[in-house]
Amino acid sequence: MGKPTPENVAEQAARLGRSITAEQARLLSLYLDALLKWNKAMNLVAHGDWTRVLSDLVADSWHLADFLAELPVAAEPSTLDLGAGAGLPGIPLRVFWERGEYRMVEIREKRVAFMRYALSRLRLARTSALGCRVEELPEELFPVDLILSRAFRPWPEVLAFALPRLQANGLCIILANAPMPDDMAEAPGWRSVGSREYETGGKSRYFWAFTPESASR
Ligand SMILES: C[S@@+](CC[C@H](N)C(=O)[O-])C[C@H]1O[C@@H](n2cnc3c(N)ncnc32)[C@H](O)[C@@H]1O
Repeated sequence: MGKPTPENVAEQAARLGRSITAEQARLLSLYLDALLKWNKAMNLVAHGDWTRVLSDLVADSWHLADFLAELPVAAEPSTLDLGAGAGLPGIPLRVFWERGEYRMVEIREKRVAFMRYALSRLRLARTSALGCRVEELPEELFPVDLILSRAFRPWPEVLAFALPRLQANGLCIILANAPMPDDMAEAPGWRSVGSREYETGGKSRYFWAFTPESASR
């Protein structure tokens, strides 16, 4: 389907069942264009075909924006996106969900450079890329309201990392390829506040949302 022009992006999104605004199409077009160019020189995403990137990766972010809209998230949340790689889910997410201060954390310098380049083109409000290990984030950033993780580490490790770093009523959201397990023994200190199954790229995907057990109900 040609290049990821705003018109083509909007058309492809519509085929995936998502009606997007002209501004969202413009921003996603800039992101996809940058991603495909940089992907030739470095390994950012598996597909060189932008329509696959849209259906397999970017679509997660618009579904996530819908899921966040239904959750009890702070009005202006401070959010951390752990191991964001090429800015996923963060950069497309910010096209659909603009609340609060959003920080993507990534250890690999070239990926951080890509995110900063993409951010300089999209000019997304209150969105930044931090180049460090998640374990080395400055203390003053914590506690945060929201922690997101897609393909970063096994979920019990993500939750163990998040627990001491979240606000009392904060949320941790895992983007997963399987339904939330019934047995939460691997996640002591947490309770589920909901999950969502959705379909994209012909596959079922899931969001799992957790809050610290001590949070008020
Ligand atoms: C499999 S990729 C997933 C990237 C992105 N979240 C996505 O869904 O496409 C995991 C990313 O985490 C980064 N990473 C691994 N360990 C890290 C750490 N301790 N701190 C920050 N980033 C880390 C890797 O460099 C890699 O870019």
